[in-house]
Amino acid sequence: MNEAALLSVFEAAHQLALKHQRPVVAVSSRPAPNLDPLVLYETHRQGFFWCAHSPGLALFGLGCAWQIEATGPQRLAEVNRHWFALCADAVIDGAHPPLLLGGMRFDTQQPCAPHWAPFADASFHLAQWLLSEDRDGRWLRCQCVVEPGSDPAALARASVAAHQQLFASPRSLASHPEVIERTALPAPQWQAKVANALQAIDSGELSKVVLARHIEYQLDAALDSGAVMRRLHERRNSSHLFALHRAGSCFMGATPERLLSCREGHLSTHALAGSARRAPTSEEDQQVGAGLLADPKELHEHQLVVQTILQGLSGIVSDLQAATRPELLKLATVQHLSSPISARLVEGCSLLDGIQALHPTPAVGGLPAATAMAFIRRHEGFDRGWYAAPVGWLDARGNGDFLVALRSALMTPLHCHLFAGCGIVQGSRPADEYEETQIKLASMEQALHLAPR
Ligand SMILES: C=C(O[C@@H]1C=C(C(=O)O)C=C[C@H]1O)C(=O)O
Repeated sequence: MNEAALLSVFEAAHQLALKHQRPVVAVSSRPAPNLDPLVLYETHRQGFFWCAHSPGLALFGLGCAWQIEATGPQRLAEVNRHWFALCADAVIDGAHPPLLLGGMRFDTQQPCAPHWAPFADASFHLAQWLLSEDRDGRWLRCQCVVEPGSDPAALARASVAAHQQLFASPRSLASHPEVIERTALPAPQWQAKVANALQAIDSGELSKVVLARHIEYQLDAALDSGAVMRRLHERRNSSHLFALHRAGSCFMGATPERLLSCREGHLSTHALAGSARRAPTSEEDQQVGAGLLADPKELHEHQLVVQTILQGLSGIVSDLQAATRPELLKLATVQHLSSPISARLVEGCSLLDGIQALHPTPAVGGLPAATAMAFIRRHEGFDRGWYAAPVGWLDARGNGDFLVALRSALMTPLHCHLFAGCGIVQGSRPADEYEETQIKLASMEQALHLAPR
């Protein structure tokens, strides 16, 4: 990247910042055919990594040029306001607009556990350097926020210095960590929680609630998040990958679930609920899949999610369409029922309005939503943090993509936390639900290479 070219973009942004007396985003993009987002993430093990399909996009973001954090249940509206105010006069050199990356807590009313402390209610970063790879190739963006009091020349110098960092060689990590201790609620106690949920369902208080498990590993050394991501990438099947770093901790996952994506006002999502194992032979696997497609309990659980997504979006979209019957989404260890849904955003509404309307869907919360959230808070017994919450990106044109952060792990320097849950409806059997969480945990456990001593 050429310092003089960056300087002219930053100076143009500075003029606007002075004129309007507010911060202005500047972005400059160049082709970068020789850079690979996954290789850069493996090298740096920092920032933000993303690899989603349909539409296919990989991202790697390093450095933070601007941070937007917000708290409380209206956090998304606040992020939306802040982001579009910042982008109102954006100076864009090249074809790529500024792009914001981040995520949020599942439930702002649940007290925050110490290991989740670096992960705010909502936290988004404008990466200083952002590499993207899609069907238009690989592009490197330099993103910066210029304030009325900024010195554009100093900003250009700092950006070029940070650019050198992108090409730094990998830091070596200690050999493979060993597990000192594994802590998890024993199966009978977790199954008692499911029985409790079934009672609440029988009494008519709830029609569905998603209960999750939390497994904590204490380690003798830090995990190499780059190597874990490489392994997730090798076996990703139909999953989307993400990793976000905050203050020495990393939240990463390989999730099958997209919450909502927006391209030029066109929204796409899917209802994902109803699960079965993968079988070892293709014949048996087809039978398991056919059984899932015909199972009344699984179809009921699935239909509740379809209906709730349609209702949630109805106030902010037109042309709302859902598949008439679910299809199978096959992952490495588990298969799900999935129903694609599409719509058009109405004028004046944004992707984050859609996220606000949908989260938490009954695929991760329950029904009625508020009662299910209260049930989870009271009975689940741990802080979900960012697990099962939206993570994703949003650009200055209103395009973006958010996933539901499932099949995920939080890695702190000497601990690793894993999460997996399943929907409880009438007819659910506690032992089967426990088994379902085991197969959902398996892909992350395999990628982490965590074996007890
Ligand atoms: C809650 C999780 O998964 C969700 C629950 C599912 C179910 O109950 O069948 C299926 C997919 C996800 O919507 C998880 O993976 O932790």
